[in-house]
Amino acid sequence: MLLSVQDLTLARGGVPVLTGLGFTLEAGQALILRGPNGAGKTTLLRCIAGLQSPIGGAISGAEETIAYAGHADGIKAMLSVRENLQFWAQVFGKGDIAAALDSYALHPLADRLAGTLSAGQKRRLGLSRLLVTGCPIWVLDEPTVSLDVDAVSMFAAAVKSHLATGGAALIATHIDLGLEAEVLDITPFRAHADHYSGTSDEAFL
Ligand SMILES: Nc1ncnc2c1ncn2[C@@H]1O[C@H](COP(=O)(O)OP(=O)(O)OP(=O)(O)O)[C@@H](O)[C@H]1O
Repeated sequence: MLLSVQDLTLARGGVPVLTGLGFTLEAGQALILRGPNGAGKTTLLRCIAGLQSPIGGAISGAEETIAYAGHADGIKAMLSVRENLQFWAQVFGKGDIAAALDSYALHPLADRLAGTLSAGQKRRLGLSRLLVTGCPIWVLDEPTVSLDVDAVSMFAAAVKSHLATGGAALIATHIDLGLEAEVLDITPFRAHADHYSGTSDEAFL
């Protein structure tokens, strides 16, 4: 088992969002998170990525094993596409960025400043980052936003290849990615918010 989540209770901005949530993630497994807008998918993924703490329950296996791609692309505008990947490869101690460029058809854009890319191209670069981390668990929040049909296929292929080599993925998405994946609907775990503090307790909104 790569990741285990037990009896988790989460809040956002002081408001309870989810309670009693548990699941496991095995090597080779993709788990798709579903739930309506505001259900708490992003809150859960942020928690697993270590950006905020749960108010109850336990997460184990997440420490150094997670690569997180949230709503922001996480790219550096003043570096080229190649330099962005080289930067992340160095951070994670990996050398080879060719496979990442290949997977998202980024070779023709390799020398472009990332800040000059289109939204979908930026998203492709942001997702290609996952491939140079070497992290076994990918935690992805709406990864296909801005992607065209071909790019969604590139993403699905990258996930399949990651799973085939013993990785795992936890993905919040509203679309069908064509993956053989289990679905976890978090709706039954919604907490009843009976108070609102009116303030946010987060360092990073
Ligand atoms: N920074 C914040 N401060 C206070 N409340 C927040 C904050 N961000 C989100 N919330 C609230 O927390 C709840 C869960 O939001 P979250 O973003 O986790 O939902 P989601 O399932 O990812 O939604 P979506 O499908 O719209 O992306 C919502 O009620 C939302 O309004």
